[in-house]
Formats: sequence, C-alpha cells, structure tokens
Amino acid sequence: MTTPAPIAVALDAPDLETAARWAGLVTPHVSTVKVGLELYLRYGPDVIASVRGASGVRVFLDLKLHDIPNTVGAAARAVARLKPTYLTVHAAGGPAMVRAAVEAAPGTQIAAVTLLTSLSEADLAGIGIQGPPEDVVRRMAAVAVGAGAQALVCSPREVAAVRAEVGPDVTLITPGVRLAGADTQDQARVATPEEAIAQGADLLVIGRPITGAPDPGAAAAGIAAALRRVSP
Ligand SMILES: O=c1ccn([C@@H]2O[C@H](COP(=O)(O)O)[C@@H](O)[C@H]2O)c(=O)[nH]1
Repeated sequence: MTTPAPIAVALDAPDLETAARWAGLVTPHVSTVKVGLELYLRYGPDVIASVRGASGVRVFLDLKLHDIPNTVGAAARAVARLKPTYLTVHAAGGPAMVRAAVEAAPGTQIAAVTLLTSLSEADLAGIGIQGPPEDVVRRMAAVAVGAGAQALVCSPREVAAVRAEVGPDVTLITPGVRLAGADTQDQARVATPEEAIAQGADLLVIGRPITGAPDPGAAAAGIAAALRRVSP
C-alpha cells in the first residue's frame, strides 16, 4: 500500500452527502480532507465526524478566524474539541490574535493565512498595499510564526521565500494549485502540484481540480502518483 499523498482535498460541497462521498473516494490517496465555511456554516460541528468517517484521515478546519484576540481564542477553544489537525486564522489579525488561537487549541496546528491566493498584485494596489504579494506574505509569515503559529498558508509561488524566512519546522500549506494549462478560476497566484512540491510545500490544498473531475477518486490518485514521481 502506498503512503497517502500530502494533499488536503477541499470538500467545498453544497451538501453533507456529497462531501462525505468525496471524502470516501479520495481518502485512500490523500492524507487530509478540508472542511471550509460552506459546509461548516450549513451543518456545524457534526460535519467533522461525517467526513472523517472510519478512515482516520486528517481533518483541516478552514474557518479563517479573524476578530479580536478574545473572540478568536474563544472560537478556537470551541472547535478544538473536534480535534482538527489544522485550524486557520488570518495572520492579518495580528500577533495577539494568532497567539490567542495557539493557546486555546494546543492539540491543533494553527495555520495562519498570509495572503489569500485569490489576490493579485493589482488587487493589493487597489486596497492601498503597494509592492509584490511576496513581500506581504513574508511579513505576515514572520509575524504569525513569531506569535506561535505552527503552520502557514501561502501560494506555491511564495513557498520558497517563506521557507527561507521561517525555517524548516513550520508546515507550509499551499492552495492555488492547478494542473498545467487548466483554468485558474478565481485563483490569482497558482502553480502546478509538481511545482508546489518542488518549491518546498508540505501540504497542497486542492479542491475543484479533484472534486470537479468526473471521478474525484481517480483525479486524486492521478495527482498523488504525479507527486510521487517528483518526490518519491
Ligand atoms: O489563501 C487561500 C486560503 C484558502 N483557500 C481555500 O483552499 C481551497 C482551494 O480550492 P480550489 O477549488 O482548489 O481553488 C478553497 O477551499 C479555499 O477556501 C484558498 O483557496 N486560498
């Protein structure tokens, strides 16, 4: 039996039945499934047990918490009992907010989102932030890790720079993954799965390229095999 690939499949499904079916199809091939706002807001905490099933797959709870430190700490404490492997917060909430999440969820890796992968340099300029996304990502990464975050979310394009900034012990998670030549949809800063791994990503978040395929299980198996070829 082969080791599951370092992929978190984003279960961005309209209903629980679809999410659980996708989870069942992909879990032989990937290490992790990701629950985001769509499912969690519709179904609440019960969704975690439904997608985890009996497989023991890791669960990544992508709630992107962003509020004052007291509120984020309380929210992180509330979901820590679900034992997700990862829980996201926005690094832009600042060091006290990130630290509040870290302290409230000791059994979970707090993953700080540095800069959404849907944002381009032009988008940043539009909200008054000048310069390349990589500069923002590196600054956010340093702040979040300084506050205790054990994982960071960035695009595959920045992963090497972030690794140089924060060192080998932080888990680097990359959404914004697309197969060569595919439509990037609403993602702005993208790379292929092979490129993301070659740049040093630890975990690739992949949603629609797998869940939108006619056979999500086969799509996950295909990407997992491609990753094994570049990183046996
Ligand atoms: O910066 C970020 C942070 C989180 N995401 C999430 O990842 C998946 C990506 O799905 P695709 O279908 O592969 O685009 C999705 O759940 C996002 O909420 C992100 O894309 N970028």
